Amino acid sequence: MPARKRLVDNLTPKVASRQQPRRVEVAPRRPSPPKRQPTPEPKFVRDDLPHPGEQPGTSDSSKPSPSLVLRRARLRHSLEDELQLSPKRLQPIKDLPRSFGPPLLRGLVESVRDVLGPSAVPTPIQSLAIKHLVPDSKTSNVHRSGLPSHQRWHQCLLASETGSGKSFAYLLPLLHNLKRTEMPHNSPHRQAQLHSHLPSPRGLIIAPTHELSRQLTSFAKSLTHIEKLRVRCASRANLPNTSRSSTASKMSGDTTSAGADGDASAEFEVRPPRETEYGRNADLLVGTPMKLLDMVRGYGWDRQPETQADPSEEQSFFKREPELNLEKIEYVVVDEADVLFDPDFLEYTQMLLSDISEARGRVLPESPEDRGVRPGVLMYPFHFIMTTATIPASLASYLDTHHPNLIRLASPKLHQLPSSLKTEHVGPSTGNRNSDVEKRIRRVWDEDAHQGRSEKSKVLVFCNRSTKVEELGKYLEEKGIPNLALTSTSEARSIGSNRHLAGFLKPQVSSKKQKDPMATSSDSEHPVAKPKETPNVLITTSLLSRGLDFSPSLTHVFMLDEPRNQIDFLHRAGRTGRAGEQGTVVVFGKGKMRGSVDVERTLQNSKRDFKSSRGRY
Ligand SMILES: Nc1ncnc2c1ncn2[C@@H]1O[C@H](COP(=O)(O)OP(=O)(O)OP(=O)(O)O)[C@@H](O)[C@H]1O
Repeated sequence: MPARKRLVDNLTPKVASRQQPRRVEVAPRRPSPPKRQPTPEPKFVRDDLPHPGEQPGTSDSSKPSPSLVLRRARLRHSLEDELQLSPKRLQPIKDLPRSFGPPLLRGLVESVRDVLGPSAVPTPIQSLAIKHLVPDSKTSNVHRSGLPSHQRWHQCLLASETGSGKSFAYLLPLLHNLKRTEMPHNSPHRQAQLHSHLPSPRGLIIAPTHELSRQLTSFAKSLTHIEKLRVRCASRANLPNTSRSSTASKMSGDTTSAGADGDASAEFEVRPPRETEYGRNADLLVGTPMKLLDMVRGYGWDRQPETQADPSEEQSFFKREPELNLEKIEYVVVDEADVLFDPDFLEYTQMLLSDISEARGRVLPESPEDRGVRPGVLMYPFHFIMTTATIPASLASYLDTHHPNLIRLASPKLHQLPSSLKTEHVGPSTGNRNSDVEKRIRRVWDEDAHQGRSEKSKVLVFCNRSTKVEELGKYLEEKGIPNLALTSTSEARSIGSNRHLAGFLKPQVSSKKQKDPMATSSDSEHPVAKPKETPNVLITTSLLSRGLDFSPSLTHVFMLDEPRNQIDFLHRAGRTGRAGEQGTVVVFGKGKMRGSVDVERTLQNSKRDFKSSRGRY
């Protein structure tokens, strides 16, 4: 029996997983969170949606201009709000960059062209981010250092539809700013940082899943071959290949098989493969909030004692020393902000942000500097960027309360399906949905053959429950359709890399990849399995619906169960039709989403919005 209970879902804070036979309470530096209760199936997609008839953006999308907007608008109503522009607050955007170039650093420009192709141009959200987050060369941190917090540190929301390039939209300014303000290599400060006992990154990216953390790490690495920065993922992919000693394994509470339970702790340490001059340090670290909290506070910080007997022994057994220093953090990105500020994650996301603030000398929320500021308003002592493809009511209200002066960079296509997506609704036919799915998959492949494609298209099937994932996986297997059925507890997820998704995720290719002295065995470097070795059907839950960049060969997303709501629908659908590629979304079922959102109407509205906004960029 594994030493630790399995995570209900990797998207669930590990509250549910930390149950061991013998535990010790280790006082966190900050007040303890409420006693953790087992968390039910995560519902980071919420039912707080606009009225089905109120499709976002229809009024504004008919206006010819401006095509892009920078707003400091109040958030009023769930999905609808971001597109309801107040004329007073609307600021037309002029002089947006139309190509990747200065003021971005030359090396970054070269890298982005290398990854995206020489003729790539910024997507709208990238243009906005470059214009507003990349300072011109005259502005420097030196000038800003004397400013009060609210002027010195930016808070920004990047919001645009799925597959529109938000990752590069924040990575380019982030890497540019990190590189531009890097200390000279031979300076004493830099040397001290390189050889410091604890990693002390200057940038942190927080993402809801390990899979997304790893993919973002690989995105960032692909941009740092010329402008060199050390990018690391708080993931076991960074561990040396040698297996951990049994003592270390016991200390962490996980064994080799415990790693298979999907528990975040199995990927805890950030260690380089060798002790180079770069040591254990990183300029930019990527991870989930729970993993990062473990590193900051020391693994085991949140354990509750079961017995009072011999606490010192327990402590040495379960509690580790902190492995991360937050003092140098200047940039924090919260990717998939609507998930990470959803009630399921909020406590841990906030806790991490508070820890960073405290490490930087500012205890939140009642810093002396905050006197006179509206209660609840949070002013962090670092640049704070949030990204999202959907703004549910919970996030809207959170931003209104805590970040009223946030700069919002948003696309008017927010909350719409990508324009390259076709949609289809398959009502019940045989009474057996598994059989309906099988038939539809075969149709996809028949069409491939008809069009002379040598390789079969890949199909991603979303189910609402893990049991359904397993059931459908078995059914298709019996019908001769090999597939990867992946739930939060699947053993395939334990390997500490994204290899289990090889062939499905888009590989990050860089033609000019140089020999990188900081290279690790990250998933980006794992060879992608050949198509014949890889199943063409992936079956999963909402676990993989967020942020992941799937291969263009994944042309179809099936929703076996009707999505819980429009947000769920948009994120699941958005795994195909990315970056202008063609994609098809097929929704199976009776036609009502949970919360009585009508599937047909959602599909129709999504199309209508697409048509009315076509050509606006
Ligand atoms: N300027 C560009 N031109 C062409 N392709 C691009 C450009 N920028 C990004 N891409 C590609 O678009 C794809 C989607 O990018 P990314 O994953 O950042 O989207 P996203 O907006 O974060 O999506 P999601 O909301 O689903 O997380 C990636 O494969 C990326 O390489």
